[in-house]
Amino acid sequence: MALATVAAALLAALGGALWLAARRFSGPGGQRMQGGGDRSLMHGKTVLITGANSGLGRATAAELLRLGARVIMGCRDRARAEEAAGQLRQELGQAAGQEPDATEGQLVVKELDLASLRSVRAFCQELLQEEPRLDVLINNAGIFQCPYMKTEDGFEMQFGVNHLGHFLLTNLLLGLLKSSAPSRIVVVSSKLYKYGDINFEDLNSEQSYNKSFCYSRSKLANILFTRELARRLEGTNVTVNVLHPGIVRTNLGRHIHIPLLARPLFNLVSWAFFKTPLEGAQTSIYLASSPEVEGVSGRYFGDCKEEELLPKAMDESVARKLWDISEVMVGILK
Ligand SMILES: NC(=O)c1ccc[n+]([C@@H]2O[C@H](COP(=O)([O-])OP(=O)(O)OC[C@H]3O[C@@H](n4cnc5c(N)ncnc54)[C@H](O)[C@@H]3O)[C@@H](O)[C@H]2O)c1
Repeated sequence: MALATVAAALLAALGGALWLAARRFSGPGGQRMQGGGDRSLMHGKTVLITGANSGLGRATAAELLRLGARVIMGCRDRARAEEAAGQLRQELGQAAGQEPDATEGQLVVKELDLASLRSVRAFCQELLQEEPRLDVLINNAGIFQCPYMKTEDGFEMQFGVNHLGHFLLTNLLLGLLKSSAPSRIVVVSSKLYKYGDINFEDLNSEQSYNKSFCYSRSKLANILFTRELARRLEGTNVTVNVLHPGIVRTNLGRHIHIPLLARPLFNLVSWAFFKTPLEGAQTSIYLASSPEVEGVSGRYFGDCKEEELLPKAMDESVARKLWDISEVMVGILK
């Protein structure tokens, strides 16, 4: 009897694993932007990607390089970024049948810590001195559900990195983006924005801290920022759109504790159901490069298609107020 139960359990587990494997290999995994892609689509274009050394940012960089773009990786950790850049050059060189050195100038690493306004300013100053043009800015870097921490300037970490750091970065690079127009800004948000609110009375979460709420709030801020910026950029030929990538197998969950015994199950589930970084990066790549979205601005996308937003993400008065307060917080109030 006991033997029969064990055998049944094993059979069920095996069946489950096979079903998951079948799903993984035939599953949707997110719409691919292109099969093969036009290798000259991004030729002559310079793209800046924040957090380009891992996960979605790295996959986005790899694909845009393949499409001919020159990519600047804005990364917090220079050593990790150089390591990722070395691998990307290797992959690019192999794909083009060249030595990695031949692709040296196509990929540039620059230090950028979005948790430090000083670092963002220094990064932009150097970039503005060195780069004659910027065709695409991809605000991709992010931090997810970390314990309560503050940035160098005293902001709650998730709001500080995901929203304020990118807010300052974008504002300081707007002149270059305008002079390079037609140009594009792509903002990576998350569907979890739905669970956030912009609580203006406690943006630094000093009264209470809930890591899930603060992540969602920062991702709602990304959307409100995009919509307000699109309004301000009307008539400039600079577009800005925001996206959610789906659930993707990356390092984003580094602050989430999964009990040791539950890890194999988590790994199996994520392997079966989560997108790969390349699948997850498709909407970023699409918004950065596709002729289909030329001139489209202020919209929200998932799986390379426009999606509807909840009313709270379209509230113009909240978006304006957030913009005004963000200007004061990062010190660019004119
Ligand atoms: N993975 C998912 O399921 C998922 C879902 C929805 C949204 N997103 C969003 O996608 C984006 C990319 O995340 P990912 O999943 O590739 O995770 P990831 O952790 O692999 O990549 C995040 C990148 O951001 C960088 N970063 C973090 N703090 C930084 C700082 N202070 N300064 C500069 N760079 C910093 C990291 O170094 C890393 O390169 C994030 O904005 C995230 O919120 C991811």
